[in-house]
This record gives sequence, C-alpha cells and structure tokens, in this order.
Amino acid sequence: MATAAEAPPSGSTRVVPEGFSVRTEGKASILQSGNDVFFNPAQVINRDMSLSVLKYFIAQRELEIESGAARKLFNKVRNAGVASKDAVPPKAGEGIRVLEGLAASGLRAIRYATELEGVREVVANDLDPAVVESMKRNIEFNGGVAAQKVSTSVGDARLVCLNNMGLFDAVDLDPYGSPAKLLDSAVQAVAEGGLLLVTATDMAVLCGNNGEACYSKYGSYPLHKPYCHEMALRILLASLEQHAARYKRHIKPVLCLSIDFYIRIFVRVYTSAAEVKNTGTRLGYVWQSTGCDSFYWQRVGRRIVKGSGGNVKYMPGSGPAVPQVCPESGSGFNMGGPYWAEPLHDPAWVAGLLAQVRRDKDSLPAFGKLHSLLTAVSEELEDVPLYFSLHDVCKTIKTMPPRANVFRSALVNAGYRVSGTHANPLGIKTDAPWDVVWDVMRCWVKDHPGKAPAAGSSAEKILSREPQLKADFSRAQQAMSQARSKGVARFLPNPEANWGPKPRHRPVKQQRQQSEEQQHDAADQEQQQQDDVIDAAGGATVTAAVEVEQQDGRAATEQEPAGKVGDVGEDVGGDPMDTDAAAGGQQAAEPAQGL
Ligand SMILES: C[S@@+](CC[C@H](N)C(=O)[O-])C[C@H]1O[C@@H](n2cnc3c(N)ncnc32)[C@H](O)[C@@H]1O
Repeated sequence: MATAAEAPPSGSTRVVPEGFSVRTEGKASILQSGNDVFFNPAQVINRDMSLSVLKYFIAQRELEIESGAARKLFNKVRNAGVASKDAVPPKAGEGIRVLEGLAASGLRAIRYATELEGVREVVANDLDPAVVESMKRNIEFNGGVAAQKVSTSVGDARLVCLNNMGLFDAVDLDPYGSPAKLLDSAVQAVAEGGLLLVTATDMAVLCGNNGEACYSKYGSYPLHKPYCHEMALRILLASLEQHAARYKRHIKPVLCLSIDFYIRIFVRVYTSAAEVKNTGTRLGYVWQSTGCDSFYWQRVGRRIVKGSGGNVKYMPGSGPAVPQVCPESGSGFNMGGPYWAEPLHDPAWVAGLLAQVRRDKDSLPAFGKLHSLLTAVSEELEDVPLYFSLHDVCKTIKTMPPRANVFRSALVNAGYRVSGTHANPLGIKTDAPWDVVWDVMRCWVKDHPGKAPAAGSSAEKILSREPQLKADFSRAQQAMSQARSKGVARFLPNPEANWGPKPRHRPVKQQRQQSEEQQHDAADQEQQQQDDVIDAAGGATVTAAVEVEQQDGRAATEQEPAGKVGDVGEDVGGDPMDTDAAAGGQQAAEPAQGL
C-alpha cells in the first residue's frame, strides 16, 4: 500500500526540521520524530474511508441545499423550538465546518482541508497541549490550504462540542479505545442533517468479553458469538441513538463498518420530536440459544397503527419472543442488547460511494481495501441483522461442512434470501428462520452421515428431529456473490505483518502513573486471554471437523485463520471445503477469480 514516504514530496521547498522525518498520506505530510506513535498504516483505511464518506456527504448536502430540502428541514426544527439557538441554515457553496475532536498529529484534519472541495473550516482539537504543538507544526509545514482552513484548539472534545451545539456539519471522533464518553456531547454538536463519524477500538468490550464493562459504557449487553463484530456496530449505534433521543434527535446510519481491529460508523443526525417516539422500535434484544447457534430478535418497543384513521400508539415490546427452552437444542437463552435493529447502511450511499471511490482510485492510498469493503457491504442483505458462521453451525452438530455456496443454494431453493457480510468472510446472512437452517443441515447430515452424536448433546437433540423440508442443494444463482463471480475482491489480505492497533499515546504526566483506565484495559486483556484459552480448548471440535474431511479424501489445506486483532477468541476457522473461507477474519485474500 502506498501510504507513506520518508522524505518531503518531490518538488517541495519545505524545510524538514532536524531530527524529523516526513510521512506523506494523500496530500498531507506530517513531521515525525523517533518516538511518535500516531502514524499507524492500518489507520490509513480509516482516514481514506472517512475522506470518501465526507466527500460524498458534502455533495449530498449541496444537493439538499439546492433543492430546498435542507432549508425546509431547518425551518421545521426551528419552528418546533428544538434547534440550537445559534444554528443557521446552510447556504449553497458555503462549504462545511468540520470538528476533528481528537486530532493528534492533525493528519486527518489536514487531509480533509486539502483533499476535499467544499470544506470551509476544520477545527482540529486535542486534549494534550504537546500534541497540539506538533499539530501546529504540521499545519505550518503543509502551508497553503491547510494553513488557511485548519484551526487548532486545545481542550476536551466534549467541551468543544457543548460550546458549539448544532454548529458543525460534521464531527469526527477517533479515540484510542472507547468513544462512549464522547457520544452525548458529539450528538449535540452536529448540525441538522449533519454527519457524525465515530471510531471505536475497544473491541474486547464490544464483542462480549466483559459484558458488564460493555453495559456500563454503552448500556448494552454484548454476546460473545460469531456475529460479534456486527453486534459491536449495533451496540455503538444503539448507544448513540439513545443519547440523541435525549435531545429530541435521532440517527440515520449511512455506512457502518467493521474494519480489521476497530469499528467505524457514519451516521446522519436529525431533530424530530415525532421520530424520537420510534427510538424503542428501532432497538432490539437478541435471544441467543445457549445450546446452539440459533438466535431470535425482539424489539424493545412497538409502534401500533390502529384503524383506518391511522392512529399511532406506542407500546413496550411484548414477549418473551422465545419459549422457555430453545426449540432446537432444548437449552436456555441469554438475552443480549439492546442493539440497533435497523439497517446499518444506506444502499444509495453505498452505491454512490463505490462509484466515487472508483473515480478517486489514484488519490486514495488504501483504494484496494476501500473498494473490497464497499463491495462486500453492497452485497449484504440490509434488512437482516446479524449473521451466523456455517462453520460454527457444523461444529454444533459435529459434521463436515458443506461448501458455503451449496448451503446457501439450499436456502435460496427453499425460497429465502442469503448474503455474506463484510464483517466476517465466513458469515452468512439470511431471512430463513432457524428451523429451516437446521432442516437444511439435517438433510445434509442424512446424505453425509458421520459419527453418532453424544447422548444428550445439542447435536443429538437437533439431529433427532425429522426435517420438515426436503433441502435442494442444487446450485442457485442468487446464492452466489455477484462480485465474486466477476472476480471482484470482497476481502483483502493485510499488507504487512503486525497489522493492528499501536500503543496508546499518553501525555507525559499520565505515562508515569498508570491510570485507572489502563488498569481497566489490562483487566480486559487478561480476561480476553483467559477466554482465548477456553476457546482454544473448545476449538478441538474445529479440528475434528477438519479431520472428518481429510478422512473423506478431500484435502483440508486451509490453516485455522486468526480472528481479527481485538477478537475475543472468536472461532472463525476456515471452511475447508470453500475457497471463500480461506479468508480468515479479514486477514486472508479472496481468490481473484470467482467460481
Ligand atoms: C487515536 S488519536 C487520534 C488520531 C487522529 N484522529 C488521526 O487520524 O491521526 C487519539 C487522540 O485523542 C486525544 N484525546 C483523548 N481524549 C481526548 C478528549 N477527551 N478530548 C480531546 N482529545 C482527546 C489524545 O491526546 C490523542 O492525541
């Protein structure tokens, strides 16, 4: 990946101060001294994606201003008395105002200012005065547009937000770890219809390693399951929506991504007292069977439209949505959530972004990864929250996995929709109910019998039932990824070793004294390692599945791939019978050619 150069861009007359080297990304250059921790090549994707989404947002906003839609929205909110008193309607061609709340070296802010047309000002803020000094040096070093448009500020991002309620068209939060404490103020600082861009890297917490830590930070219980990366997105969105609701605001996600070792969400923020009544209906709990892979949704609230007059009534969700015991495995349930239960992406944005990114190929250092991510996103079933891993389903019933496309075809042939997910190369999204999924597997096991399951096991309970459906495993075109058929990659390998988070930057004072937060992180990590050991012990069943295939005479060539960095022992073993599954986590390559 062409991310960085060690010298000033050719033709530059800028003088590099002694003791510094230069990193260039896009049109921005930053000065680095030996111990700088801010540049992490893995984050180039984050910045490239953010730049692309912001560019697309600027174009959309301009269209909304020209059509009068933005003005109408603003007037509505002002007339309802819920707009910030200082807010003014956006004007065509005026350009947007961006807050980068945690700007560190200023690299991102400088890129926004220099690479995007339609940016009026970027406020680059950081809590650490020493960091802001280096930021100023970088802005000066870049000169020109960067110096004109990027202003610096020292302070807590929360205070900057609260002092600028409704005044930033876009607010970017890119912390080390959790953004949880910043959400409440950020959601107030965004202008009507503005864009909020948020990173979270506390994946151990969000993916279910420490349910109680996640609940205290985000107000949601995570579930430690294969869908944990999408669930992490839905937890962050649910938290944001609930913060927004306190100010009569609500969110509309346009793109929400699980990337490598972090998540990044892009949402628009609107004010509407009427819409806020729907907050409970947009969130849901998930009942996860403790004996098998089955999970079921239940909305937190209900919206009931009564009679021909269309009277609307809001009610709490009725439930539980599941019986006392899991109908498949006879076990109990865990309840996770509340999670965001609505779509993660706006399909029009995804299509528009893909086209824009292709046009901008030459100016995006991380183009390949961006394109593959957006391609995978474009194929996701937007109305099906969460996914399962076929490999895990087969592990539950101790059977040799079918090829993913064979399994997916059976669901399509039974009348259901199916897709992959950008969050996990082995993940399968479908609107087929769980009894259908298990029936397909029961039919598969009948055709491919293995060792009898242990008495009393979940596998025995699931397989003892006669399938109600006669699965048809013949190839169905809709079961195939179109991108894959055309040889367009959806998952790319990491470009270099040690791809992952860098050590957290600490102000000097804090570096000397381990903070409470660090101790908390250490406890998180320790817990994660313990869980990994437990998972590794349970992982024997994966090996067993691979061995079955080897006995079957078909080579099991794929290694058990590692999950993403920050995983919590998620067992995403490659599907040995499917080349798709050679991609473990998002770390392995998809074959260039489709089937
Ligand atoms: C991950 S770095 C930001 C990287 C940057 N966004 C980029 O793309 O290069 C996080 C920064 O947040 C700053 N920070 C942490 N808490 C903050 C707060 N409450 N307000 C403002 N800055 C904060 C730290 O000093 C650190 O420089």
